[in-house]
Amino acid sequence: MTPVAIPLALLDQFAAAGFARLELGVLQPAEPFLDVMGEELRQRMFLTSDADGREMCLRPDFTIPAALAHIAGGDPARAASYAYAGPVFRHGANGGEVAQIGVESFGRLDRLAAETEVLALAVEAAQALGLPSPAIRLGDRALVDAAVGALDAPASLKRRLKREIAHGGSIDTLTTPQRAEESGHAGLFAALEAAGPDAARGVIEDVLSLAGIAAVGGRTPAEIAERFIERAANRSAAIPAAQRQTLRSFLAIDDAAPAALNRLKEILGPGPQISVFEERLDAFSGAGLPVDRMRFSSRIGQGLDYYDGLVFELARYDGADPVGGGGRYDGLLGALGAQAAAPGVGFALWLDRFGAGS
Ligand SMILES: N[C@@H](Cc1c[nH]c[nH+]1)C(=O)O
Repeated sequence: MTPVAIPLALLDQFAAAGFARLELGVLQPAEPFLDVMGEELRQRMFLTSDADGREMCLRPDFTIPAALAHIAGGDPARAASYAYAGPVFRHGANGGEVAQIGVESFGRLDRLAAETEVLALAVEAAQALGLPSPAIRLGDRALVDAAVGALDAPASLKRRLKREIAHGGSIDTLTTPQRAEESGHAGLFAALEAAGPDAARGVIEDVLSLAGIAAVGGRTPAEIAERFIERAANRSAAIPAAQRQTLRSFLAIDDAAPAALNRLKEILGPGPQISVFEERLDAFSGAGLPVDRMRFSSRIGQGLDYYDGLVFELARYDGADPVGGGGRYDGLLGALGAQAAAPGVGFALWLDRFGAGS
């Protein structure tokens, strides 16, 4: 593949907006990515090991190394903004190597203002790269959490539902009590359920170890055991039909942002997350962003587990593949081991998706 030139003028523009350039290594310890990116990207990582046997990877993303550099640089709760550009590596994407340019902003407690500035900067960057009026699609992981959180269901099922939604999967198999694929293994699941989580975990880990299995599809034996136990618990969980319908209606929202706000109010009723969403649209339009032309979709997720609030995508036109995206990740620094939590929001554009004819 032909390397894409880094648009240095754009990095200067980011620097002028307060986002200092960060140089990050291509080769990174794999563990933080395995921990917080989510399964979909985990399976697309280029993994290797160093001389001491430590698992390493070619960075599949800049957000995590930027967060680690921020943590290493001092009090994680301090406000700091960074910009970066260069290749990231994911199996299946353009031969495995794709150039990104992006920014991350950590520690800003004026959340709406930070989100607005980051989205505005993403739009300006797309314009500088040749898209005068990119289509903008919004989502909100906090709304998904609220919709799933309201269900009468075990916590493990809620976790799986959130994961499935974030990765664009179907919720039908999960919300239907007896999964077809599992009816053939009813005895095994009943035994695991009866044994209780600790004994079940021990048995599964022992079986895998006896079979000499250290990891399958990027999952460790402990994670595999966790999945089995969740499945056993979820087998008998029945979400009331009315709640299932509410979740379906919520997930079906894909509309112009102002109309979507009305649908959200109808379906989920008033709540803090809806207010945040409403205030966000006001802040966007106050900054001159074209809210009437933005779409909201409950299901936009980009396959990254660390997002926990606003998510957005930019595209050449409505319905086209995204040329970039970003979102809020208030839990990321904590998940990476920072002593203090701090909010964060950022975006990255895929440079190979801009340019003549693309
Ligand atoms: N790292 C994300 C983009 C992003 C940057 N900041 C927040 N999100 C990606 O590769 O898709």
